[in-house]
Amino acid sequence: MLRHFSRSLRFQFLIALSGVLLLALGSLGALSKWFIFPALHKEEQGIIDQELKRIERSLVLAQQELLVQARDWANWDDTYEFVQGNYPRYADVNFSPEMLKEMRYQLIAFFAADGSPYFLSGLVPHTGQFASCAQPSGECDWMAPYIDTMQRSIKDNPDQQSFLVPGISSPAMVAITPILRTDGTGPNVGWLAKMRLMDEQWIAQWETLTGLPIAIERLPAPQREPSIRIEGDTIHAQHLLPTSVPDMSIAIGTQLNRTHYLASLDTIRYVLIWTACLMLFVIGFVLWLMERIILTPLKALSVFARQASKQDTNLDAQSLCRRGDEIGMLARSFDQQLTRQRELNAELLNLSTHDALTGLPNRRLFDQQLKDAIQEAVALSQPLAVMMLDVDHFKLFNDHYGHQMGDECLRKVSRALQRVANDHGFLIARTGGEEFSALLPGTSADSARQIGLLLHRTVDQLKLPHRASPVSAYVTICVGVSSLADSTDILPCSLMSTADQALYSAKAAGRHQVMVFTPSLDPVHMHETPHE
Ligand SMILES: Nc1nc2c(ncn2[C@@H]2O[C@H](COP(=O)(O)OP(=O)(O)OP(=O)(O)O)[C@@H](O)[C@H]2O)c(=O)[nH]1
Repeated sequence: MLRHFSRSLRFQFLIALSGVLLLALGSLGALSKWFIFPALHKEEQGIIDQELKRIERSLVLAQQELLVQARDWANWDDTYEFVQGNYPRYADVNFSPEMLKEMRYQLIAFFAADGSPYFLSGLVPHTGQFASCAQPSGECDWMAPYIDTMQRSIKDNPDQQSFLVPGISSPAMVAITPILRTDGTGPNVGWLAKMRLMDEQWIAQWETLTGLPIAIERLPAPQREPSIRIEGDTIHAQHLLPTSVPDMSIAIGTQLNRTHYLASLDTIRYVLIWTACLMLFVIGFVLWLMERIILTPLKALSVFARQASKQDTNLDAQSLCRRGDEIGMLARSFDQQLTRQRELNAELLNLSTHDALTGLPNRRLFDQQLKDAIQEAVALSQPLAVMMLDVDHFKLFNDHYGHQMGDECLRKVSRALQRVANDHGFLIARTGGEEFSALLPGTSADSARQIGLLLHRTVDQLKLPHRASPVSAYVTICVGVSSLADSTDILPCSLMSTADQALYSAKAAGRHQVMVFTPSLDPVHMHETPHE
């Protein structure tokens, strides 16, 4: 059963389509893993990278703004005069704690032409107290590291510049520019540096400007690539910026909600699952269609062929033959072949059981039916009679009229005998050259004798001329009748032998008569008066 199934078309279709399904699902999975999900991830990284660059650009703008503010002061005749000692009231007039707070300056430093500090003013970190000094000492000693950094920067690059410093309480940005006259002419008489704290207040302003959450921290690390960290629905990204201190960096970080990425991921997963379900459905549907359109009709065709090979005559091939498709064509041609085969079989059967000259059943058929009839008569305790008939002096007929006329005579006698057999429902067969046998189921010896007389008369009535016959001027027959009841046993040959004995007696008695076999009597006494 299992072996049969594994060789069936149904199984092969199932395996092939399952293979296609697995291949397609695998391709979908591979496509998602190696192309779709990485592309989504790359897109997310691109977005966070852009946002970081936006934050950096706004920081550069803030540094440029501070540089412009520094240059505004540095390119001013009052400042020019102040650093040369020609404007002593400059500091009193221009510096106040309010101005520094408002402008969010941590420190403003003036340097002489040789780079030494000239005037320093700022707000003490943590306390916010206003302090002004000529040197970074005393109440201005907190300024010392910044002043150092600024002096180094002036030395390295005497033109204007801006940079970041790690700061004390929080990181800061610095802008340094040479001091020139208001019209921009020199010579350079010193430098002006402004330092602005990037404290919480400034960061809040920065966040408002960029629309992004921003975090700043000082890290003892060299500059490196942006780092990205994912925590649940949030992605954290950080970019390190160099400061004036070589082993210190300022990390600018922001975070993004991953809702867009996760929603895209969900959508793609949803699409993939539905695509897989759809493929599953399509393949199931294709299998169902194959089952319905191809396999079921094929199975019906194979059942049809199997039954046909068993000669089943109750075949209903109509529904198959009515189909307009290839299976219908196949069924129709098969049906035609089957019909032709049946006709040939019937023809063969007829040829093998009937006599070619007269069309009467032959000895083979007679013997078969005799055997069955005896069995049935014995089983049902019913009478059964047989007859043997012979054309009288047929050799003389042939000799006189020729063989062809003899054939014609046999045909006419046969037709007459068959008519009587049809009317009385018994079998008449040609069992020899001019010899016939009759099988009469359910017929007693007496009834059989009556039928024998009828046959006898029927041949007489044909009035077929037989000039050579010493019995009559016409063709006549002899009939020997026997019944199962009078037979020595129930063997067919025994029964036919008794009929043959009766026929022999009829011939011996002068032919042209009917003789019934009687066991107790001598063949001579079986004589029946001939009928003219
Ligand atoms: N024309 C023709 N003759 C046949 C056919 N079959 C047998 N015969 C002839 O029938 C004749 C039978 O001859 P016999 O057996 O001597 O019998 P009979 O001449 O009829 O003599 P009785 O039966 O004793 O009356 C033979 O001459 C056969 O050749 C046939 O099919 N056609």
